[in-house]
Amino acid sequence: MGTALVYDEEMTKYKLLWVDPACKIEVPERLTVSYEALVKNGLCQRCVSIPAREATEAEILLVHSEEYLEGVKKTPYMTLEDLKEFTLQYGDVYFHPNIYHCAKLAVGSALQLCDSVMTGKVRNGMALVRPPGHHSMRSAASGFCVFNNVAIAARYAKQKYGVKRVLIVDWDVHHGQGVQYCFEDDPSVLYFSWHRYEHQKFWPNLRESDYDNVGKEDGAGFNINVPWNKVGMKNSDYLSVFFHLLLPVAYEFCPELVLVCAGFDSAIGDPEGEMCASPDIFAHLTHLLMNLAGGKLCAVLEGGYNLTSLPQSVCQTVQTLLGDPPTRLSDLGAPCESALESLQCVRSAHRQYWSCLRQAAGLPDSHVSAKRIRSAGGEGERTEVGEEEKSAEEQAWPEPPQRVSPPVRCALVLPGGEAPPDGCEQISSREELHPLMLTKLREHFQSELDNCSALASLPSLMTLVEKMEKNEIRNGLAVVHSVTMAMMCVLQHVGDAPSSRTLVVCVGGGSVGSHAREDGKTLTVQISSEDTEKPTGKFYVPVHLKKGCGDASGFMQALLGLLLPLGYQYNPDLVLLVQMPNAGVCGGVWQQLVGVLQGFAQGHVLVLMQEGEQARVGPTASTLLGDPAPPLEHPLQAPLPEDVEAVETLRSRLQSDWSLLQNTGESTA
Ligand SMILES: NCCCNCCCCCC(O)(O)C(F)(F)F
Ligand SMILES: [Zn+2]
Repeated sequence: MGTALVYDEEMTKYKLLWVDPACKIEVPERLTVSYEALVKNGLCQRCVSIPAREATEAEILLVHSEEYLEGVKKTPYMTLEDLKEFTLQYGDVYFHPNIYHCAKLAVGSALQLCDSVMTGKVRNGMALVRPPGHHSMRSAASGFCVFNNVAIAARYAKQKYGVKRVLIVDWDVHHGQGVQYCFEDDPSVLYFSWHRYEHQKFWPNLRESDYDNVGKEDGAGFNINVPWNKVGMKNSDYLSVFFHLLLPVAYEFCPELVLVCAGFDSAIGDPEGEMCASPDIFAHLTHLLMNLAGGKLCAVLEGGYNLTSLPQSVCQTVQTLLGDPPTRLSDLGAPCESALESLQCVRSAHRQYWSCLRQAAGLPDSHVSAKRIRSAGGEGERTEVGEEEKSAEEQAWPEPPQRVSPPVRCALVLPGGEAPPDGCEQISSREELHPLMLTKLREHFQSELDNCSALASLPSLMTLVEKMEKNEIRNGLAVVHSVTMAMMCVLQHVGDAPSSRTLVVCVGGGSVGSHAREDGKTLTVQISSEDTEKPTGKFYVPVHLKKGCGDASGFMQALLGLLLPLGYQYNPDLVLLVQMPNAGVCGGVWQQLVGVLQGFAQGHVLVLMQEGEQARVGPTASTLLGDPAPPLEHPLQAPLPEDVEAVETLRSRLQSDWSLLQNTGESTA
C-alpha cells in the first residue's frame, strides 16, 4: 500500500493584503516551495495523488459553531476595510476574499487523506495545506488558522469510521490550543503537543499550555503538554520526549488512527521556533509513529516559516512515509537541563493516568514541585559569555544527506529447499567458509562443528552480510542451525572493519557474553527472563524481565525507555537482531521490535533465527519489507513493578555512559 499526497495550488491563492508584522511570515510560498521540493526529489511521483475537495458545512460544524461559520462565510464578499474590521476580533490571523475557499479546501484535504487511509486505499499520507488549523477554536480564528483541520478530521474519523481512539501528535512549535479545547474532556482523543513556552512568555501566552493541563473530567490524562522553556532545543531533546513520554503513552493508548499536526517551525532556522533540531529529525519522529495504529498515519501541514528548512523537513517526512530508511543521526548528546525538567514535570503530572509512567521507587513527587517553583523564578541558564546570539535566519545546517534505498529491500537465507516469502530475495552460496573463520568457530563450537549441517547456511549468511555492507540489500533474515554460531560469524566478519559499530539485540536467554567486546565495536542488549552471569558493562546491557519477552508491556518499557535511547546514541552501522532459542517472545512485540529497529543504521537490520522457528519467518519478512507491525493488544497491561524497577535501575546506572537515557533533571542533592 502506498502513501497519499493531497495538494491543490488553489490553497496558495490568498495572502496578507495589509501591513501586520505578526502575520507577514505566513506566505503562499510556504506551500509552493514544499510541493516543488517533493517534485524535485522525485517524491511527489512516488505518492498516490489524492485531490483536495471543499469541506461541507456539516463537516466544519463538527468542530465550529454556526455563528462563527456564518461570519467566515461572509468574508469573500467583504471590502478590504470590512476584512480588516472582521480580522480585528481575532488574534494573529488575517482574512482575504479567497481564504474561506482555501480554508474549506484545507479541511477537505485532511478529510480526503483520512478517507484514503481509513478505506485502505493507502497506508499513510500527507496533506500540504494552508491556512493551518491547530489554533482555531469553536468560534474563533487564531494564529493564521481559520478552521481546525486536524480536529475536524479526528471527529470525522470517529463519526464515519467508528474509530475508537485517535492519537494527535502536534510537533509544531506552537501550542495547538484549539485542538486542546476541542478534546480536553474526551478520552477517545489523546492530544500531545510540545511547544515553545518560556514560562508563558511565548505566544499564545496561555497558562493552560503548561504541563499541568492534563485534560478535564473524563479526558483527564488525555491531554499532554510539553512546554519548552528555552529555545535552541535539539534532536536529543525531541527524541528524549518521544522515548520517555510520548511513545510509552501512545503504545498504552493503542490508537486506531494517528493524526499529526505536522508543523515544521520546530526545525532549525525557523524565526518562530528558534530551535536547533535538524530537518532529518522528522524522518525519525515519523518512523517512530509509523508502527502505531497498524501504520494508519495522516500528517497535515501546520506551521513552518523558513523557506529552506520547511521543504527539507516536508521531504524528510514524506520520504519516511514512503518507507525509505531514515538517515543516521550523529552525535546525539544529552537532553538539555531545561528539557529534562519539562519532561520530568510532564511525567509526574501524568503518572497517575498512565501505568507506563509508574514511578519506580525513588524520588518523591515533591522533589519535582520544589524544582519547578525555583526554576519558574530562577534566572535562565546563562549562555557562555561572549557567545553571540545568532538569529534564526543566520543559522546554518547541512542539507540532509541523500536517502538511497538499496535495490533489494529484504533477502533471506533459509534451510535447503524452502521458498522465500513474496517480495524477498533468497541468498544461497556454495563458497566455503574462510579458513580463519573456521578456526575461530572451532575455538568456541567444537562439538557442534562435527554436525556438518551446522555450517551449511553460514557461507550464504556471509554473502548476505557482504551485500548489506555494499548497500545492495537493505535488510535480511537468516534461519540457521545455531544462532550463537551465526552471531559469532557475523561479528567476526564485521569486526574486522576498522570503525564498525554493530548493535546486537538478543531476545531470549542464553550466553552471548562471549563475543560482547568492550572495545565499542558492538553494543549488546539482551532482553530475557534469565539472570545472565556476565556483569552489565557500557557495551553489554542484560535486561532482566520477570516474564522475559512474554510480557508485552514490560518488553515495550525496555524497548522504548532503554533500547531506543541506547541505539540512537550508539548510532550503529548494522543492527543484528537475534532470536535466541525458545525466547518465547510474543508475535506482536517481536514485529514492533523489527519495525522500530529499522530506524537505525539506514535500515540495515539482520535478523537471525534458529531452525524450528520457521513460523516466525513470514511475519518477520513482511515487517522487514516495510509492512507496519500489527497493533499490540489493547489495553496493554501495566508493566510489572519488578520490570519497572529493572529498567529504572539499568537506566540510572547507564545514564552516565549513555546520556540519552536521562529523563529527569539533575536531582537536587
Ligand atoms: N513573530 C510573529 C508573532 C506570530 N504569532 C502567531 C504565531 C502563529 C503560529 C501559527 C502556527 O505555526 O502554529 C500554525 F501552525 F498554526 F501555522
Ligand atoms: Zn507553529
